Amino acid sequence: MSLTSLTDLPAPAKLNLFLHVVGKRADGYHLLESLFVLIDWADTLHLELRTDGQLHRHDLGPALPADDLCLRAARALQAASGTTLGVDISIDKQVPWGAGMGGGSSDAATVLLGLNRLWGLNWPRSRLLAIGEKLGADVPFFVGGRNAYVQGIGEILTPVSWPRQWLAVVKPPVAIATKEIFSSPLMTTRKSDAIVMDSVADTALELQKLLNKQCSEGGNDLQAAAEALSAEVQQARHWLVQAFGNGRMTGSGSAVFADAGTGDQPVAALPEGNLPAGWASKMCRTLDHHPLVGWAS
Ligand SMILES: C[C@](O)(CO)[C@H](O)COP(=O)(O)OP(=O)(O)OC[C@H]1O[C@@H](n2ccc(N)nc2=O)[C@H](O)[C@@H]1O
Ligand SMILES: Nc1ncnc2c1ncn2[C@@H]1O[C@H](COP(=O)(O)OP(=O)(O)OP(=O)(O)O)[C@@H](O)[C@H]1O
Repeated sequence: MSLTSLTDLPAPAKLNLFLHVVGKRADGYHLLESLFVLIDWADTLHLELRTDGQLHRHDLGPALPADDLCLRAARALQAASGTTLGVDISIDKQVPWGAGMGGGSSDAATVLLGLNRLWGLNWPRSRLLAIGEKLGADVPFFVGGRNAYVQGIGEILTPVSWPRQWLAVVKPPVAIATKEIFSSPLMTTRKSDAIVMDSVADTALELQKLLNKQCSEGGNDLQAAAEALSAEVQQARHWLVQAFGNGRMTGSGSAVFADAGTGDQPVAALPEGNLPAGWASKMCRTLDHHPLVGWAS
């Protein structure tokens, strides 16, 4: 029997445990090296099949831009597959945007994975990745579904198994446009050296050690530019440093996070009552993998 709906599909956010800018492509996009981890702060999507070919979105929470990444993902898959089917997408937006948490990119990936099933396409993951790459730099990571060491502009993914970790996340009430940060003169002065792997025969364990080192020493090469633009980002990071002894920005901001340990409980609680009104925060945990990781081969 064919499917007519898929409900409660998760679209989890990501954090960049470190982020280095290591170069620039001819088209102006910046080359990165970063450790991306999935966290348990997620949007929820519901997909309802339409037989008239139309694509619609319904916002169950805060209103999204009219032509958002969910609709763009659905349109791209519809065009590439030639299907005559459509969909009603309902979205409960929980992940803050303009945060560097990849919320919109994750929504797009969940739409691709869900429609691949709802429309009976059964495409392999590689074909979905090719579509995801055109939608945004972070979409391939979410389609891949595994915590990963990420290179290029986001399309070169090396899956890593990352230990379960508590991460305290704070998002000040300022949305930062990725483009603005990448074009800041402060960013270009922060070019990092590339991580050097001895040979292609390097084991997963060696990669893990290198990544651990970058996480403990490294930072985010976009942070200075974001803090120059927004005093709130700096304020949020200082607040985390006071509470947890560390704090760092994710992506191009404005969210910041602190390592809160790997035990059964976080090393400290988020003193949320101390945050100004309008600030969002959550004690998150890394996911072992995306809940929909098995949805494409
Ligand atoms: C910085 C990260 O958050 C790390 O996860 C992402 O790479 C950002 O990804 P994103 O928000 O999906 O970005 P996109 O929507 O693809 O790009 C927005 C704009 O940011 C700039 N941009 C983005 C990514 C990148 N690696 N280099 C860039 O220079 C480009 O001017 C681009 O036009
Ligand atoms: N489904 C969506 N959810 C959130 N934002 C969206 C969506 N579709 C389009 N956008 C637009 O994209 C912008 C960035 O959203 P998104 O959450 O992907 O980026 P981000 O938080 O900056 O994360 P990153 O930079 O890591 O990709 C928003 O300001 C919004 O206007």
